[in-house]
Amino acid sequence: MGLHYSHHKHCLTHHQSPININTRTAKYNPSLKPLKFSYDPKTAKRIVNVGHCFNVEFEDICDKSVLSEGPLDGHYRLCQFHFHWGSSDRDGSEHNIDGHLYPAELHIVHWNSKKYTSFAEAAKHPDGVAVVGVFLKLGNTNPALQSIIENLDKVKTKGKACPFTEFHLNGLLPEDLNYWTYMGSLTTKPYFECVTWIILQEAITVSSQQLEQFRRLQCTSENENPSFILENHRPVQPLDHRVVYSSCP
Ligand SMILES: C[C@@H](CNC(=O)c1ccc(S(N)(=O)=O)cc1)Cn1ccc2ccccc21
Ligand SMILES: [Zn+2]
Repeated sequence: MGLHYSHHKHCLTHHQSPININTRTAKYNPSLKPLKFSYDPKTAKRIVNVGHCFNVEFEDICDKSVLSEGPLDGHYRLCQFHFHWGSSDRDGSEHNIDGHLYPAELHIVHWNSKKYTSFAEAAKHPDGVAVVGVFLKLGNTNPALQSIIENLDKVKTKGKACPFTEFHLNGLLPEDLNYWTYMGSLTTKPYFECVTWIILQEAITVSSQQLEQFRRLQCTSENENPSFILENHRPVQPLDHRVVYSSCP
């Protein structure tokens, strides 16, 4: 159900994602540490068309690629990354910044391997999952995306997968690693409230032509009439009594 009972108000509140981040009311939290990314390029495994998007999956049988520090207690194991985009370059990101939408958003998904033994188990706990969100802004072709995009024709229809090994995920991170963080949920069904969201304040670039390639993916399987994943971003959800913290003043 994902309902939390907040005693002082005798009401049930949701902690859903995405949200609009109001940069003026975000609270600087000096106890937030810098993020520590320790990714091994050899843990990249395959690209899968999951119907509403494509996942770049990583081997997560041991702690070879982990995220630690930042707002997190312990270490969270990398399991996949994916993107959200819109039917045009005017929208596409899931989180908004002061009401501003970006044309796409990267989600790097990790699960708490210190306390849990799989993503599916971790997804049932409020401290189970950590997702790093990176905004994509329109600009020059992003070379780090090319190796992914040139494989998309191999996973055109729902359920298709192709091998994808040796990927340098650091190439998709901006220089500045300052972030906002808040407690929320998965943004697709079953919307489990298990995510520590870590939204980077600096965007990376993507070209219009690269976004066009995303929209050529099909949400239908190969023996169905083709329809395309033109957009896959969830509308923003109420913040309720949650506070968004910032790693910098
Ligand atoms: C968690 C689901 C699968 N969903 C995800 O893995 C997932 C990951 C990240 C995001 S996002 N966009 O927030 O980064 C969204 C979804 C599987 N699953 C496991 C148990 C389970 C039970 C019912 C239905 C599906 C179930
Ligand atoms: Zn996502």
